[in-house]
Amino acid sequence: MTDRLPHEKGFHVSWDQLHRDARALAWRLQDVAPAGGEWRAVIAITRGGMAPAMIVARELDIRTVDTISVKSYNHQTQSEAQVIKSPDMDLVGDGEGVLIVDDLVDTGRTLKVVRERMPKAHVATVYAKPMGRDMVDTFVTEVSQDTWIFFPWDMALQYVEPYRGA
Ligand SMILES: O=P(O)(O)OC[C@H]1O[C@H](OP(=O)(O)OP(=O)(O)O)[C@H](O)[C@@H]1O
Ligand SMILES: O=c1[nH]c(=O)c2nc[nH]c2[nH]1
Ligand SMILES: [Mg+2]
Repeated sequence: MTDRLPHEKGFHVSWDQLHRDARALAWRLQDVAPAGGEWRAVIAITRGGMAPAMIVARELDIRTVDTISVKSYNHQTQSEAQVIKSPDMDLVGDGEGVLIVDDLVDTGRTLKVVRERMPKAHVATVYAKPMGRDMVDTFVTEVSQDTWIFFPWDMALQYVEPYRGA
């Protein structure tokens, strides 16, 4: 991690906030469920999509959960998106009736790779930045492009000096 981060702002998300936002995502997804009202499976984009996918699957009572592993960042530096592990494509098919879940969309490069493999799937993220927003069918909260989202699994509680000092 460099001393000066390339992003102007930080949006720090607690576990509690993530839980509430992922639940809000599930409630939105209920309104756009496929004909018949059931998603066939949830595909989590690892690793960041796993916690939101679990919460969504729990809320919508979806028991079939698989993963696709896409790596595109080393800390805050993006390289080319690579699929490291695919889901069971016999299960997924062209993605019809399948829900793909990730924690966020930023540039949209990760979702571009995923959508190419499952073109008919419904793509949902908890957070979205403007550059990648059109790659997502359903999301909860938008933040500006110059904001870095800090997730609870990347943070720890720590002491903070009082504002007026000692
Ligand atoms: O829209 P993009 O610009 O492609 O960025 C979004 C992706 O980047 C992060 O994943 P990352 O590749 O860092 O892996 P991780 O989920 O394992 O942390 C994040 O969880 C999204 O999956
Ligand atoms: O933790 C993260 N926060 C972000 O804002 C982001 N954008 C891409 N990848 C990201 N990972
Ligand atoms: Mg990710």
